[in-house]
Amino acid sequence: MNIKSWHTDKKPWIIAGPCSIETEAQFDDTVGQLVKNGIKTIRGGVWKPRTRPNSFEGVGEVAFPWIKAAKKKYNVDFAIEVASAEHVELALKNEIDILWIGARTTVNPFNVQEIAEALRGVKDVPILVKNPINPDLNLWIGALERLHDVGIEKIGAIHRGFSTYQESLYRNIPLWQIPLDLKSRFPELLLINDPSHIAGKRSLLFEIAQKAMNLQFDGLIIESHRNPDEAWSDAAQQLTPDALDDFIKNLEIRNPGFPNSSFQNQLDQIRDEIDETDKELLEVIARRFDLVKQVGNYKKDKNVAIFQLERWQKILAERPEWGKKLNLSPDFVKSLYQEIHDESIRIQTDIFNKK
Ligand SMILES: C=C(O[C@@H]1C=C(C(=O)O)C=C[C@H]1O)C(=O)O
Repeated sequence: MNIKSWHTDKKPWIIAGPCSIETEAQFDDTVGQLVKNGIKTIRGGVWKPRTRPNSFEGVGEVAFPWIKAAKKKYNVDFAIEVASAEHVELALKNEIDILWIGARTTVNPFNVQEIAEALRGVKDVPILVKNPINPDLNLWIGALERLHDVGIEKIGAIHRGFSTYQESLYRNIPLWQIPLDLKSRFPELLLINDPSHIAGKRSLLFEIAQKAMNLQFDGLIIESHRNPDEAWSDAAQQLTPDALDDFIKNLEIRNPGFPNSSFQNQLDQIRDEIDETDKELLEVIARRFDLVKQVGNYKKDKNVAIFQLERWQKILAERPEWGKKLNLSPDFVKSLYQEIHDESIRIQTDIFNKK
């Protein structure tokens, strides 16, 4: 898949608007305030996929005349979520400028293919694909490919975090490595962060958005409502248009490149040192595994079990403490040794399996 960059406006691209379009007045008022603060692309939910039945599922098609009126009055682009071919047809008929596919749709290749077919031959309507709810990079790429394969050129990705059953600080855990892996596979792919759905609450929004800026995301899609506490969906995570304006003004936008050659030289020097350190690190790790092999051969001779609980518990208790004295985070040291131990078991299993 050869994805080209297409969005050339100033970064970050901010897409803001209410989670759901509720009434004509709520929508017009919210858009008016956002536009006054310089927002040029508005989002708004027409159909809302909800986890449980009997929640507010969007006003549906009655929103289109309100959107049309707001677009004309405020001269803005408008983005909505589509989840079926029928949604796409209605969106195109009603001159919606930008579409996105939600996380619950991205997981289903049948749905994505249906949406892609409905968009075949449409050249000028960008489509953004939210990550699937489960942390599966290939599923995300697959959805982008299905859209690319029908000839859509303006494609982007939205990182909205991943569902988890465990208690978490976030509504959806960010797993930043996944969007970064996507970006390394497709460097020109437009990548937008959705702090609202990762955070699930206002207090976390800023640090998530700032992190996205630190990681060179191209834009943010943020929920904003004229009166968040009264919102019919996602009340806890929306910002008023004025709060959003402050929020954006406080974001530090990072430079993608380096300011000058002396900065580059300094960085190169440190990176050379990192390269040398990594060589030493790998030599030390290889030495450890040579010792693990010796232990494996002894065990095989005497038919002793590979996994040794007591020894492993001692390592797991001691190493994070050793690390602490070197200012290493105990959690990091613990997960490092879990990886190392897995590899030790694999190496010794190989030894046992050899005839
Ligand atoms: C190397 C050994 O085998 C296994 C691997 C260990 C390790 O990598 O340190 C520790 C305990 C064992 O589960 C050993 O028994 O010492």
